[in-house]
Amino acid sequence: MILLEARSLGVLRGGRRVVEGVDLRLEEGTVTALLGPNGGGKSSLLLALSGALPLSSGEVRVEGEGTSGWSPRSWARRVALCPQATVFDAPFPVMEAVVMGRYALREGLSGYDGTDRRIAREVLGELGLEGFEERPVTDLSGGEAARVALARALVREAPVLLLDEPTAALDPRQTLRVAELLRNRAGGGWRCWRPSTT
Ligand SMILES: Nc1ncnc2c1ncn2[C@@H]1O[C@H](COP(=O)(O)OP(=O)(O)OP(=O)(O)O)[C@@H](O)[C@H]1O
Repeated sequence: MILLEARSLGVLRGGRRVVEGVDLRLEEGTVTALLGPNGGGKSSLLLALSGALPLSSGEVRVEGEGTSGWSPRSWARRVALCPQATVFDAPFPVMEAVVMGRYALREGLSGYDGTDRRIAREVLGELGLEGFEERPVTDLSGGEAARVALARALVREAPVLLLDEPTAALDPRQTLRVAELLRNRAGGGWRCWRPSTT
């Protein structure tokens, strides 16, 4: 099944066309790597594929459905993005920062419940962050903060997970841990995709 499809996608930033004519299909059960040079438009493409940047042309379909007019909540329920080099600037405890990843799944004004916190604890454990729950996110190392940002995307349990350089700040052991975790979650193989426009 095709989870996410982009057709003739274009994105403008600062009035400049930084993504142009991109066609892309992400299949269920696969991890796809996106390669390209610095400034080639990879982050811009991921932002557009998660609804965070407007398209200047083309369309994005998720699970076969057109996304035009989707609310932020609709996007968040279907596509979870872990942005590049997330910097935390408010001293929330790690548990709160991670559980916030499930905000879009809440109904009405309900708060986070035991299930949200159990899922957050499980993901923190998978990322080797047991015992970090009460630590302020502003007091973490770069690699620890990167894993907290990844945890926040993972707890969303969205069908599509978009990760922008999720292991750039990680040591080799943690990099392997994350690679293994992603492969297990997808339950399938790796693909490498290089857009023809970069
Ligand atoms: N907020 C912005 N306003 C204007 N231009 C931007 C903005 N962010 C990025 N750009 C420009 O858009 C182009 C693509 O940037 P983008 O961050 O998508 O590239 P990238 O492939 O992710 O790069 P890197 O590998 O260095 O992370 C670059 O030329 C960049 O200077």
